[in-house]
Amino acid sequence: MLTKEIPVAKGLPLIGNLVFLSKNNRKFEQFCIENYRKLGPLYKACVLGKEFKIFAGPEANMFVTQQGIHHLTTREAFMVMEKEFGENTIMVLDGDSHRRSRKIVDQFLNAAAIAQYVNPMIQVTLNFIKDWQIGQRIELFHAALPKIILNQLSSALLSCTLTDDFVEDIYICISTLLKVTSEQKGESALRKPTYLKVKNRMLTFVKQLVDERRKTGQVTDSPDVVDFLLSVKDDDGQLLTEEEIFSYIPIIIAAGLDTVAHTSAFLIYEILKHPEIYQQVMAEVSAVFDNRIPDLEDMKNMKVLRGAAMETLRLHPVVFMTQRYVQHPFDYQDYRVESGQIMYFASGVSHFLPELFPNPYTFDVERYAPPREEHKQPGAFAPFFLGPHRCAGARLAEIQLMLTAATILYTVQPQLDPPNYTMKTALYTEESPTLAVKGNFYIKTRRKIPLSSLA
Ligand code: HEM
Repeated sequence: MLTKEIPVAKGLPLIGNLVFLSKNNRKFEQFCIENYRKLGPLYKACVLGKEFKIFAGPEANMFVTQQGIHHLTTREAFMVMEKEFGENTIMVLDGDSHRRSRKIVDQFLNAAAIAQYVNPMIQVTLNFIKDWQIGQRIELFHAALPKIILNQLSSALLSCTLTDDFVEDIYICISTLLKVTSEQKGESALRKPTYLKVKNRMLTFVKQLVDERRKTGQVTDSPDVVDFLLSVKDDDGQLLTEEEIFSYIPIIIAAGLDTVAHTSAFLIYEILKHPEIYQQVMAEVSAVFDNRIPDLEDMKNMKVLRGAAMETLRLHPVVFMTQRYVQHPFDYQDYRVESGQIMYFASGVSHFLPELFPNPYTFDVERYAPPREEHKQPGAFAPFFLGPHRCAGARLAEIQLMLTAATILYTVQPQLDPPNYTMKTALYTEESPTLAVKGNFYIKTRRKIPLSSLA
């Protein structure tokens, strides 16, 4: 018989576990990890009288993978996205319509497609680096990387260049949507002139891009995502509707921008902070770059860099928690979880458990290679979440992280500036949708490989 009450995390009178919503620090992650230890995978937090149910650790990750599809939905959890960007947005689809949408997305995010993106993405990165001078201080986190990643995505997937002010537009748009979704902001944020202006600019850009392409037809040697969306037919032989085409383009840019840009900054920081790993990565990267621009196979063979990227995704999960709607009730251990409520899945908790990742706060790039393969333990590694909505761009993201770090490290051999810099990170800052650096993150360039030698 399921009689047990779901335990409640200890908190202060009235404010309860206000840390749950606290900004500008990572106490929130610590809160989730500590309560997982004390109370088990399923517990409640309480903030100003409002209750939040949290499901954490490998148990929660396994539940999402194995049973989520029978009990959980995203539509009600991300209702705001649906209201703002339409009912075809992949994140709010469930069941058959979601499977259909994933089939479409997977065609431009599969391994063959990614192989085509590697060279243009490296070229975009080199194009940014070409203006950097030897000895120059470069702010990577806020200034350089978001622009580089935005243009990697727009250039390789959409064959267009976006102006730098799009970075700010997209950050405002996603931050507002995520904060309204997680109730950190009220729905009135969606009626603020700044938000409405950036949303309209994004939608206008998408419409112009698609209209223009209808007129010109394919503009590159091989079809890009826009060409694909204009020509793909579903199982019934139907072309996509205008609304469906429009729904895919913003999500590619929005889902891939801050996530990849921020994780790339964490990756470069971790490599520069660990001299022995830096030496190994440089040896691996130089072995290819000294001769040619790497392709997908070359990137996959960079084992130390790959280990560093995985370790960065584990230690700095930009999406530590997400939410789902309980559509059908379920039993977990001695507890019953009723339908009709939102649940928070703290998928990143497992990354910090020593029983899964020994010395969890140590940056250890060898965890992922045989025989250890710690990430393969059930429910252990979830930077891209799990289940049917697991990040559709995960494969691309891993390659983007590697190629961005490899190109910057090889070309300008940077050092941290100041050399003893220690990065501090914060969740839920005003301007950032995901885990962000507090203050600035500078590197200083130490050399410059002539771009002609990389042609
Ligand atoms: C380090 C980089 C990235 C991280 C950590 C990341 C993380 C995530 C996570 C956690 C989700 C699931 C959210 C949820 O269901 O609540 C997600 C979904 C998604 N991501 Fe990523 N992402 C990254 C990069 C990318 C890139 C580069 C793209 C595409 C260009 C992308 C496209 C998507 C899409 C389309 C979804 C929705 C999938 C669905 O609902 O079926 N992501 N991502």
